[in-house]
Amino acid sequence: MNWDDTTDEAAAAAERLVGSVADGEDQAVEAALRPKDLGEFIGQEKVREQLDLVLRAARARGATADHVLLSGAPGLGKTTLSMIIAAEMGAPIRITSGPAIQHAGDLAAILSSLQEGEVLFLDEIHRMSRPAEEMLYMAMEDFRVDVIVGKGPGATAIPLELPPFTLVGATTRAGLLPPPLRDRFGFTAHMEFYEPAELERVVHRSAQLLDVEIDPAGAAEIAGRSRGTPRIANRLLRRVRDYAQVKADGVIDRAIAGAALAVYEVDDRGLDRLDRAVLEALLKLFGGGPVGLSTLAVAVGEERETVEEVAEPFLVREGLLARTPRGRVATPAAWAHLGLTPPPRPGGGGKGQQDLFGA
Ligand SMILES: Nc1ncnc2c1ncn2[C@@H]1O[C@H](COP(=O)(O)OP(=O)(O)OP(=O)(O)O)[C@@H](O)[C@H]1O
Ligand SMILES: [Mg+2]
Repeated sequence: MNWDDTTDEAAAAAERLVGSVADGEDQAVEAALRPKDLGEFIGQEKVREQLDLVLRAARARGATADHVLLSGAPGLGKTTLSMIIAAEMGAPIRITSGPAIQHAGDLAAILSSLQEGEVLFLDEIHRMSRPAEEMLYMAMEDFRVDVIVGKGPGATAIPLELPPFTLVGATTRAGLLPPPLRDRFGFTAHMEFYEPAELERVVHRSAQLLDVEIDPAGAAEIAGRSRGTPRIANRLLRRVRDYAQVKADGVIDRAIAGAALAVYEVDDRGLDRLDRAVLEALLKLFGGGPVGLSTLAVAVGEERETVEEVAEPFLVREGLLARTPRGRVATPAAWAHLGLTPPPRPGGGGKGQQDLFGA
């Protein structure tokens, strides 16, 4: 997978209403919607409980908190949690990201300017360069870096002591981190997708901050279409608010939320036009599969990568589509979701797609 932000898939992902990556508008409003302390942070019970213990214990000892690794899909609250860690420790926070640190020298400059107890938030930590990563190992473990001065045979390493600090690393792909780096974190938090009831609370909270009136059924309607992701819930809320202002009296209820999201082609399960196009092609043109990815992509008029990286992950997670060695296959839930009837089981117990699911 290519994580370069300029790829077509990234562009396709960024312009979707149900995309999980932050767009410009998200960035502009997210600061205002971020919970400020652990008590305000909704859901992620286990992570909150564990992190609360780690931070309380460090505070009681008057020590700097252990390094924390946050892993989870985009929009689940990693950046938010890093800021909460700093706030709970009463410490300043410095924010940077893996792609911004290409040379070990860039990292040395940041590390050597940290204050004691400061939180260094390193977003997309899996995208750091190799030399920087190696410098980070020593900094995390011994609070020391070796700064190399000069080049070639005359180069010398000058050791530099660092004040104790807390590194908070964030990654969407914990599996991509080299084990020596992963092992140097005292605590790893795996962020899960949110339950609809939790997203309802996110929607209510954001509505209050944005001064929007919404009733419980309206919040449930938005939460159910938000793909387990607070960022998407907040984005859908803003679009529904627009609709409520223009077409109604500004108050959001179930009917308004449903009508607004129908305009934006986000269905009751959070699938958008592209997701549905992929499912529809799979069901209507290929009888539910198996069909190869390339064929499926041509049928929906999209790039192979767009189908694979933008549409499929959510369809797979929702149990609507399966990737099998013989190709993409629709599940019984996919037929049900689009209100279609699966073709009859082939006579003689052939290898029809229903057999894959024991239907
Ligand atoms: N637990 C939560 N409770 C309330 N709001 C939340 C929670 N988690 C995230 N949010 C909201 O979702 C938005 C996105 O969260 P955040 O920027 O922290 O995600 P992220 O995991 O850092 O995403 P990325 O991987 O794209 O950097 C924030 O503006 C915040 O308001
Ligand atoms: Mg973030």
